[in-house]
Amino acid sequence: MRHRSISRKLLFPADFELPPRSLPTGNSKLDPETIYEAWLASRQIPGQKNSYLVPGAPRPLTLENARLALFVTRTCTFDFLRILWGLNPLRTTLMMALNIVRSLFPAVRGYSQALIVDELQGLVASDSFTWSRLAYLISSEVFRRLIEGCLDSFATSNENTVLGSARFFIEYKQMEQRVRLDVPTMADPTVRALLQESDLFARSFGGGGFGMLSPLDFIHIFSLMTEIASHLILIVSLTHGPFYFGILSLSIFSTMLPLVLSWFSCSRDQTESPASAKEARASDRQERLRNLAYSDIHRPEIALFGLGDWILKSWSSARKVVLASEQPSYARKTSIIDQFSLVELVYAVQNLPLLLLFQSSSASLGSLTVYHTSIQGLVYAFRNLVTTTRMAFQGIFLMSAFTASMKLKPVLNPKHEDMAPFTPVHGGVSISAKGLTYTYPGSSEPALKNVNFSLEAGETLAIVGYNGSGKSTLAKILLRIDDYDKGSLLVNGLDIRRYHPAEYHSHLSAVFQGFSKFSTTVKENVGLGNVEKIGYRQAIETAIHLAEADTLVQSLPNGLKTMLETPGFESFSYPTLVNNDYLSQRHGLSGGEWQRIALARAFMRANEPGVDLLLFDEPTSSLDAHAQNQIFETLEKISRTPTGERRKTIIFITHRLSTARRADKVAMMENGTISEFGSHDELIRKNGSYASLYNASV
Ligand SMILES: Nc1ncnc2c1ncn2[C@@H]1O[C@H](COP(=O)(O)OP(=O)(O)OP(=O)(O)O)[C@@H](O)[C@H]1O
Repeated sequence: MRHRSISRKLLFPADFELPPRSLPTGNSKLDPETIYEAWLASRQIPGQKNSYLVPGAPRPLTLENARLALFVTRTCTFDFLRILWGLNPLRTTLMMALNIVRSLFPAVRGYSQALIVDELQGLVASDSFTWSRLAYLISSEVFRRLIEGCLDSFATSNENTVLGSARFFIEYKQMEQRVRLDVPTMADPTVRALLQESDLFARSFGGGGFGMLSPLDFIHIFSLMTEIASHLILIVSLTHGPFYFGILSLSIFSTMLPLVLSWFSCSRDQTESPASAKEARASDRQERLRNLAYSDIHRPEIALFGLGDWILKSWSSARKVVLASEQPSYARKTSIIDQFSLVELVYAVQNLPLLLLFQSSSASLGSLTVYHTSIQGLVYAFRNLVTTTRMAFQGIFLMSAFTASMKLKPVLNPKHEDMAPFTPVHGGVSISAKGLTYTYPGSSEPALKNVNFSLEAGETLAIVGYNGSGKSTLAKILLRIDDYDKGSLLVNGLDIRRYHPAEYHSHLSAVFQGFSKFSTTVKENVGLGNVEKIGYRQAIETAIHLAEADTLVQSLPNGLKTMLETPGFESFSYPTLVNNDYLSQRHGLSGGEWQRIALARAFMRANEPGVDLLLFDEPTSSLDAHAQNQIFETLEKISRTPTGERRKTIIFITHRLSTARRADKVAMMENGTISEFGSHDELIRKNGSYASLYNASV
């Protein structure tokens, strides 16, 4: 695919290193070595150690940040623009050329209008006026406007096409990276901030969302400079000699004055606005509260606990802090009278050179018109240039976030030289855990402490224990969804860290405690367990049958095609022009019914020959006793060959201890560790924690 091959060159360089999680100490703010370091340094709040701007906050215009912007520009901007150019070379070149041509329009417009004014002046001043000449000038002006209009609309549609392909490319890369990154990588707050800014960068392609600059507007900076040059040429051609030179200097001074004034007010504003930690906290809080108010998943509890007023009150106080910080400094510090007199002063100074020029006898009305329009055009173009450059300044840091995020490597991926292929062993997978310890990021207490156990290939293990004892955490580590901090974990005799997670995952199937409820059809909810077979009705029906969900699916209004209703964010939506009522009508399911769908999804893959480990976290917690027994019978059946030989290892977590006795081994978990390990009978004989839990449950 074209996008892929082009992007690999720049965005996934050979070393593909995971950036450091925090900035090394020292002068790295001024001497970043990587784009990631430059991005992180630009977020540092001046004068506040280890405090960072919230994602998306504008960077203050400081000397350090200007140097960082320069570093980013040098390191990746031109490569980045070259990649975008590579997506659509002809149209991008055309876009650049048209932008330059368009930048000449205002000067040509002024000149053409001046010719007409001169002709009209001739009409007023003398009798020898020729109507044909005026008609010629007016028709060429109409023609010029026509050409201008056509070029404008062509340039706009061409630019939209270029932006469209650039946007697709960026969004594609974002999506690609999002689906690659694993749970531990995403748990890092700095990584999340990086991805948030990278998202803003992608959105900026959609016409400057959040007031951000599209990176292709770097071209606009160039065309604005051309426009300024064309105005200057016209102005200079009208002003010769020392007298005119004085007028010209005054013109340039008066042009620059408002910009200098606004620049000062803006830089003062910028150094003040985003910096305070209080504002950063308020901004974060208002976003959280907004999400709380918008989210369907929290709606029942908001109603139940009457949280509406509290949310509104808390949001409005945080929002007020943010809005106050966003106010431009002149609005906070300068009175209306000050602003009014400033504007008046600027206009007065701008009119001065015009009056002086008018005094000179040689100036025609037309040249005065050109002069006046060019001066105004110059002011306008300068203003645009300043705004565009300031936006580009922010855009550069968002681009650095995008480029740095593309270099993120999933934490769980092994180094190339350490990677080992998954070698299947007869009967399932063997597992040996020694001293496994794990603490969740941000937690002070470890969730797993010194976990030891081993399991032969083809054995069945039941993990039981009290709430919060670490069962699901251990499951996530065994499934290589999460990593551990200390200890060792061997699967088929090899360190689990040496397997590529994607390859390892292809040899197992699982049901998670908090399984996903996708807002799509039953068919897809089940088929997603084995996407290669999502189009095979037979495979889906078999999985549904194994999960004891046939009756449920038959009872649904559109069978497999029934759209399921889910609260939450994991929704798929397939926009369609065809108004299929059954697609828009969604059907809710009970907790137990959803569990059957999740089991069917796991069975889509569990039955495959290459799948050696099945790990089910509380698979039957919401099922009735009959269905629960059926599910365990099915598990037993698919874990054996027709001749009764074991072929898959099964681990299940359960609070129903009657099911635990089905397993070959039982692991009793307490306070993050396995306190007892053995067969059901052994543990009952031991008369320890498992025995008392078992006796209490039967
Ligand atoms: N994402 C997380 N971040 C921080 N701490 C977590 C996270 N998930 C779980 N924990 C903590 O880790 C500990 C173990 O949780 P875990 O979910 O593994 O327990 P469990 O034995 O499966 O509990 P239950 O029987 O209620 O499902 C608990 O103290 C829990 O609060």
